[in-house]
Amino acid sequence: MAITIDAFETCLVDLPTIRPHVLSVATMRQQTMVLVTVRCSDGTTGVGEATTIGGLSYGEESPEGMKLALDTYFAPLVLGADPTRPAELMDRLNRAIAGNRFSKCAVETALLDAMGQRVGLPMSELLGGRRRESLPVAWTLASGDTAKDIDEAERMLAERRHNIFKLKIGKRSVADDVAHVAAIKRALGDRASVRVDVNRAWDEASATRGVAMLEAAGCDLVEQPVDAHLRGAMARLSQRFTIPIMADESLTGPASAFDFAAGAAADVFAVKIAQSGGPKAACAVAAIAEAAGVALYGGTMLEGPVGTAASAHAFSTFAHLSFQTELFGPLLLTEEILEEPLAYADFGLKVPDGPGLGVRLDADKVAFFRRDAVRKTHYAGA
Ligand SMILES: O=C(O)C[C@H]1C=CC(=O)O1
Ligand SMILES: [Mn+2]
Repeated sequence: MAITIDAFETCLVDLPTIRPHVLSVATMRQQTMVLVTVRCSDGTTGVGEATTIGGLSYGEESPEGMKLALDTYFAPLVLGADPTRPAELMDRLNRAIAGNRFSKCAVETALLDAMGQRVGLPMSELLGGRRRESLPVAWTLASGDTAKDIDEAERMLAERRHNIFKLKIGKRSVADDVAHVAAIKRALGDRASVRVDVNRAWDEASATRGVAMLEAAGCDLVEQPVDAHLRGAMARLSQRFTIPIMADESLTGPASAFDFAAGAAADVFAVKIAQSGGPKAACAVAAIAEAAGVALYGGTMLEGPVGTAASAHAFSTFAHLSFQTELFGPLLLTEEILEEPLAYADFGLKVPDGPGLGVRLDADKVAFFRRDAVRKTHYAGA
């Protein structure tokens, strides 16, 4: 008998962050995940996650907008469809719905999760096969305070959790930002890689000055120094400096990756499954980078554990991952919503090896933390 998708469910889950996370575009005190569940007539279930940063301050989709789009426009196309043909269903969604890459990512993740359960294989195997079991994971120092950031980095090094640190800059003057980076690099020395993410805050002139100063301070990588569409400026900075320039917000899927690769507009691509439009499109972005000799970095939209697991499966298939990953999203949250947490150890994240995503949501936790929950008491555990 034909298998069909019988239920398509979405919910918003709000979880506090362990400390304010200060970016040039927003200060996050909580993260909102959009969780998507597909239930199939053969008893398989898949989950996916659509997550952005700081409401509408980072991407064009907000959590509330994604839920509305998923419930109103995606659900009718997904319900009753054949879940054994995820690519065909994604084609149909792409024809009927423009944009909405983050929501499409959640749906594709859920379909691949269900498919993995059905055939008994991890998602990485459905994407061509993993090349590594563990991924090195950077941590973002973004408390907004230099001394606190150094303390946090020292703790991470002592716990062997992270030895790669990304600093969020772009909010203060170029000189103040570089002084902050230089102080952290001086404190950590060769024990850690120190990188920055400007989140598009600089114009080209500031970037030319800032990148030169960062290079002198011992910084290893500069992420998205200028606005996303400034391909020419990104190309000039990449050519001018030895320190690698990484594109993040500029990459919105394979077409932009091709454009940036053809224009030699970045030394490194930060690949994100949400920005790309799904795990498969993220693998296509990686393939374009590999063909063009562009280095790779596994990025995050600060997803919770579902999006992080999906990203880990995709990144585990990349031939090269020279600048490692930043799949630390779940560690920024105060609450665990999986039955079994993702495994972080020895500066890395273990790629889950169960079928599909290889993770299971804790239904009680999700029921408690979903935005539309009726809360009578604090969660006290099972
Ligand atoms: O890279 C970004 O722009 C977004 C995100 C990733 C890590 C982090 O702290 O923020
Ligand atoms: Mn970034």
